[in-house]
Amino acid sequence: MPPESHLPAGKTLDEQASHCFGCSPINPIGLQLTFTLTTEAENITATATVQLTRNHEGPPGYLHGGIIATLMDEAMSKLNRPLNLIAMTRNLEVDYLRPCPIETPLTLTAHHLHREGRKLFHSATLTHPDGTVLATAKGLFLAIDPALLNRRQP
Ligand SMILES: CCCCCCCC(=O)SCCNC(=O)CCNC(=O)[C@H](O)C(C)(C)COP(=O)(O)OP(=O)(O)OC[C@H]1O[C@@H](n2cnc3c(N)ncnc32)[C@H](O)[C@@H]1OP(=O)(O)O
Repeated sequence: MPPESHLPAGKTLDEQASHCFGCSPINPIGLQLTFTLTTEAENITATATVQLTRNHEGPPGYLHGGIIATLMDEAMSKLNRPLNLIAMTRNLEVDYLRPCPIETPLTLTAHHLHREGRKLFHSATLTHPDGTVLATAKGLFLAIDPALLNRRQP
């Protein structure tokens, strides 16, 4: 993460992102995901346990595909901070391998793959407790100037 002095006046990054649908603890209709980060040099990983409800249902008993894409996007976005970058999703590709059950503790994991200048390439998986990989994703994130993020706020 850049030093807070690099951020727009008066607001930390966490304050700016305080209503993120994926991870804000105070957004009452958000997913309120909490991640554990591993930030060793060659192994930048974000992991969360995700147990969602009928509020997030698509097919009966299973998660909506858009919610699954959100989970993947959110997990991969968490890798940008340990890379000391503010970055936005430019491209997201999801492979829906098996239906993802609601009311089941699924494991959401994202890995940083490699970087080419501003381009950050990440991957993610959503896994059933029995070990079955339910969905995989690839993401391209582009590092941006933090001031750009601020300009987009109302
Ligand atoms: C607090 C932090 C925020 C947390 C966010 C959580 C994750 C999110 O959900 S973000 C929300 C969803 N994402 C967005 O709204 C982003 C909308 N998009 C944008 O604003 C812009 O496209 C932005 C800022 C990402 C990039 O814009 P810009 O800098 O003009 O990119 P651009 O110059 O077109 O492309 C940059 C490079 O990426 C390359 N590129 C673009 N798309 C692809 C692709 N699909 N595959 C490979 N390369 C690509 C381009 O070729 C270019 O390469 P090079 O620099 O070598 O020529």
